[in-house]
Amino acid sequence: MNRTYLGILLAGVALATVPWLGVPTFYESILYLVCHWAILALSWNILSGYSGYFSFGHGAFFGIGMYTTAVFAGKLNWPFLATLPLAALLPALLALGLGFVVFRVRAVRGELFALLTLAVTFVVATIILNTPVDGGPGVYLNAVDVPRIGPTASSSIYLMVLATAVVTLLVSYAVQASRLGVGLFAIHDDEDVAEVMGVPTLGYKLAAYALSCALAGVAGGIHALFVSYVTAGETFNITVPLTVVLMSVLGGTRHWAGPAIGAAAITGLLYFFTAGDHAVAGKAAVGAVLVVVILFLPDGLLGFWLRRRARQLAATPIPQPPDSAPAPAAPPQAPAVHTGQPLLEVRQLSKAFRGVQALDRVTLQVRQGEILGLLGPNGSGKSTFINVVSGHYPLSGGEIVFGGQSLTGAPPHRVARAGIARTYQIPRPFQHLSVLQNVALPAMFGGAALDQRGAEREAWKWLEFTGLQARAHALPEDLNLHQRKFLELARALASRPRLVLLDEVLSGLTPAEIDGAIDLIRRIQAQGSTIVFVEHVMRAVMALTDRIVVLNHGKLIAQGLANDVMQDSGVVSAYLGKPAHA
Ligand SMILES: Nc1ncnc2c1ncn2[C@@H]1O[C@H](COP(=O)(O)OP(=O)(O)OP(=O)(O)O)[C@@H](O)[C@H]1O
Repeated sequence: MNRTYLGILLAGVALATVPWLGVPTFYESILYLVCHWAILALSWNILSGYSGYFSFGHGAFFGIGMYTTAVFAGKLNWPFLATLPLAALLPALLALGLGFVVFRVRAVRGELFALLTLAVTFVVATIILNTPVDGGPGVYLNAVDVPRIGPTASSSIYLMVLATAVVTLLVSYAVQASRLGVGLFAIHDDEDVAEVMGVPTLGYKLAAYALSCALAGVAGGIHALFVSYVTAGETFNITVPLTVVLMSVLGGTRHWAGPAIGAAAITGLLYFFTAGDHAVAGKAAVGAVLVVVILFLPDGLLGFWLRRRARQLAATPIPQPPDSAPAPAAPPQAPAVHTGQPLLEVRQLSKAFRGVQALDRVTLQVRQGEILGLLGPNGSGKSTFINVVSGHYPLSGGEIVFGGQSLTGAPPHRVARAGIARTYQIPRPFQHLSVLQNVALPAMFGGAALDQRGAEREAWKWLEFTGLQARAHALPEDLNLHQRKFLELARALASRPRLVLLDEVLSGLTPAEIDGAIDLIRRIQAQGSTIVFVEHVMRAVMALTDRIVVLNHGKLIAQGLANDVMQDSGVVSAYLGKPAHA
């Protein structure tokens, strides 16, 4: 069994002995609160910390869990344990419904999402307060039988919350270590790029949200029994989301255990001061600690430690990649095939932005194994072409057929899965992921669809291919422009695409770097890839391309063999100024 799972379970078993140790119940209450807040903070972190969708609505889901148990156990006399699955299910269903609407709207990210979730809390509170669910006086649970798990009723409640905290920690770790976690961290850094690299972002966000809210609901159900009297005012106040956010930030949102550490630290501190009758001083102390952490450790306690470890790793010499045979000189793909068969066909492709026709009924083919140059003056629609074909922008009209399969209107992650990869004109690496992780991600989610270990092995090969292996553990911010451009290439290639869309990979490079890049692109073609090459550097275009297509004002104005197109009078007047030669 994985050592982390084992460690969590053993810690849980050790803490489960507390009721039999004869310690004062005072300690049991502290431990109850630590576990309670740890569940809330850890569950919040699964969506908000990992994916960056900061929610201020966690209290709503916790409250729904509380009221589910309060109503079913307190009013309808269900056995307490039977209410817990419902206390998980109802918040999860609300999260799925809400997320299904909200997560599809690109504009609702960042602070708008935070505000919207806060508003949900008030809506839920108003409904509960003004319907028979509560109706105003609150709900009592005094008569509810506490399941006899421990020696006393309070220890039984403690054992239930402890078990839930252990499960939440296990889930938090499992999510971080899984594909879901990798995808969520990519969403955190750049959701659009994550989707283009094959991460099914909507599904992942929904899964994280539902999981997060279900766990909060269970915490609510147990807490209803703990407090034994539930009121809307106490349940839905802003303290819950604020405390949860602060605990997570203090512990570190990028580590599966961070929020639990934050919960233990803040609960312990508050209890310490409350026990000494200095509750206000306790709150001030917590505030002071948070100010210090935000100023000096903005990534939280465990985030600080993670960053230090990453820096140390980046500074150590690179060993042979784990479990991999010596990396081959050329990557393992099919040999070059110039069959001349169309691999990508776009017909009447159009894209309109407000007031701008960026692509105007463009029809062209990209043939298997070729390098097709896509040229045109600034603003002629080249990047838009790449954005539309990769699914980054929805098209306004026309058809896209790839390998005989229609990709018209397909979401970007499906386009990636089908075998199309792209680079960005301005590199868009995932800033918090190492170079190695940046390259492994498309190997997992793109056309290659490898498992995590396989993706890492694949990433090492492409890092060697692009000469970046010595920077494998560096963060993208530590790379120069040339290296960032090659990182874009490595990411595109790691998904083993059938078609690579290169968007001005040479811009900003020195002449020597351009020569290196030309050589690299030749090698990419030589091992079987088909390439669409958008570029303004004419010597590279003439050295590399088999055929050329020229756009102007979104319209295709010429296509054919490179030398012929370069002599075309329309191309000369619209783009070149004078004829170009090979
Ligand atoms: N997201 C957008 N919103 C509005 N207009 C856009 C958007 N993206 C591109 N455009 C417009 O579409 C047209 C084509 O832009 P595009 O970036 O595709 O040109 P390009 O040929 O790639 O130019 P360059 O060589 O400068 O990169 C331009 O008029 C541009 O302003």
